[in-house]
Amino acid sequence: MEAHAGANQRIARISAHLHPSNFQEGGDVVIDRANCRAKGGAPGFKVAVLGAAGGIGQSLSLLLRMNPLVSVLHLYDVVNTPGVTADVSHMDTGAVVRGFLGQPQLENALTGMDLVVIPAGVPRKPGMTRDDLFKINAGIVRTLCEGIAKCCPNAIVNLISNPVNSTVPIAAEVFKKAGTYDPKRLLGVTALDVVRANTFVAEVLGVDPRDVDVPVVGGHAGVTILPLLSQVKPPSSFTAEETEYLTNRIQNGGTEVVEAKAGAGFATLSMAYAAAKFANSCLHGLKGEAGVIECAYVDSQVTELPFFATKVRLGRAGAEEIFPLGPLNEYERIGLEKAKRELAGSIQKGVEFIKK
Ligand SMILES: NC(=O)C1=CN([C@@H]2O[C@H](COP(=O)(O)OP(=O)(O)OC[C@H]3O[C@@H](n4cnc5c(N)ncnc54)[C@H](O)[C@@H]3O)[C@@H](O)[C@H]2O)C=CC1
Ligand SMILES: O=C([O-])CC(=O)C(=O)O
Repeated sequence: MEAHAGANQRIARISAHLHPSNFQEGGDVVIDRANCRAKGGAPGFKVAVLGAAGGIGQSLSLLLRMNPLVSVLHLYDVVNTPGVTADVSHMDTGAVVRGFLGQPQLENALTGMDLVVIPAGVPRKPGMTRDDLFKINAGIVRTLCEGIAKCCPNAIVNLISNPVNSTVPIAAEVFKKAGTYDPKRLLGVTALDVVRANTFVAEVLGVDPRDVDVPVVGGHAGVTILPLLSQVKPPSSFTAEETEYLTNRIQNGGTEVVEAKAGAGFATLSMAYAAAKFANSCLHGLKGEAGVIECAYVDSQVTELPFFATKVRLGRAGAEEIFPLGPLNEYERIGLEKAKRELAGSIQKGVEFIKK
C-alpha cells in the first residue's frame, strides 16, 4: 500500500515537471531524472545550447543528446523550449535534459556549464549577406555572452550566430569588459565550411568524403572563407578550373542552400551536423585527449588581424595551440589578401559595437 503511494507520488512529480506552465513560473528544471526512480546521468560534460528551439538548435540538441560525453544538456531559447525539451527528453540516451525559457532563466541555463554552443539569432533570407544580420544578432550575442561571463566564465564557447566574423570579436569584447576573457575558450564555428569543403573535394576526386581533410582558413563569409586546396589530405592536385569551381562552391555553400530552399530556410541540418562534430571535438579536448585538431575562428597571431580561422589543437583549456597557415600557392596568397581586407572591417565593426 505504502509502496503504491510512493510510486504515485513519483509519477505525480514527473507529470508536474513536464507541464509547460513550469516554464512560465520560473521553474527551470523541466525534465530531470532526479525525479525518477533510476537516477541515470552518465559521467560526462555539461553542455548548454542557446537558441535551442531554432532550425539549427533543434537538430543540434538531438545530436548532442546522442553524444555519450554529454551528461547534462541545457536547452535555452526565448520561445518553444518546453516542446523541444519534452521531445528530446524522450530519446533513450544518457544525458539529463533541462529546458529554460526566456531571459529570466538564462542564468540557470548557464550555471555550471563546461561548453556553451550558441546558434541563437536570426538567419538571412535570399538576397541578404551575413553582415545584414549584424544589427539584430550583435545584441543577442552580447546579452548571451554577458550571461556566460557571469555564470560560467570558464566554459568553452562555440559561437555559431552570424556574422561569425563580427560576433566573435563582440563576444571577446564582452568577456574583456567583464574581466573573464580567455582567448583559448572562445571559438567561432567555421566547421560547416570544412564539412562542405571535404564533401565537394571528395566529389571531384571521386573518393569517400570521410577520407578527405581540407583546411579552410580566414573567416565565415564569402571571400573570407579560404579553402587551402594545396594542403588537401590525401595529397591531391587540381586543375585551375577545378580550383576555381571548388573555391567558389565552398565560399558560396550557404547561399547555395538559401537559394535551394527558396525562402523556406537556410543551412540548418548540415550546420547542426557540423556544430555537433565540432562540439564533440571540444569535449574530447576537454577530456584531455591528444591530437584533437579542428579549424576554428579564434583570437590569433597567425596574421596581422586579431581574429583568424586556422587549424587549432583542442585541449583541456580550449584552443591550446594555433597552427600557422603553412605554404600557400599563388592562388591562395591572392585569396588570403582579399580575405584579410574584408575580415579587417568585420572585426572592427564587432569591436566598435561594444566599445562605443
Ligand atoms: N556559423 C555557421 O557556419 C552558420 C551560422 N548560422 C547562423 O546561425 C544562426 C541561427 O540560425 P537558425 O537556427 O537557422 O535560425 P532560427 O531562426 O531557426 O533559430 C534561431 C533561434 O534563436 C532564438 N533566439 C533569438 N533570440 C534569442 C535570444 N536572445 N536568446 C536565445 N535564443 C534566441 C530564436 O528564438 C530561434 O529559436 C543564424 O544567425 C545563422 O545565420 C547558420 C548556418 C551556418
Ligand atoms: O549562409 C548562411 O546565411 C548560413 C551560413 O552561414 C552558412 O550556411 O554557411
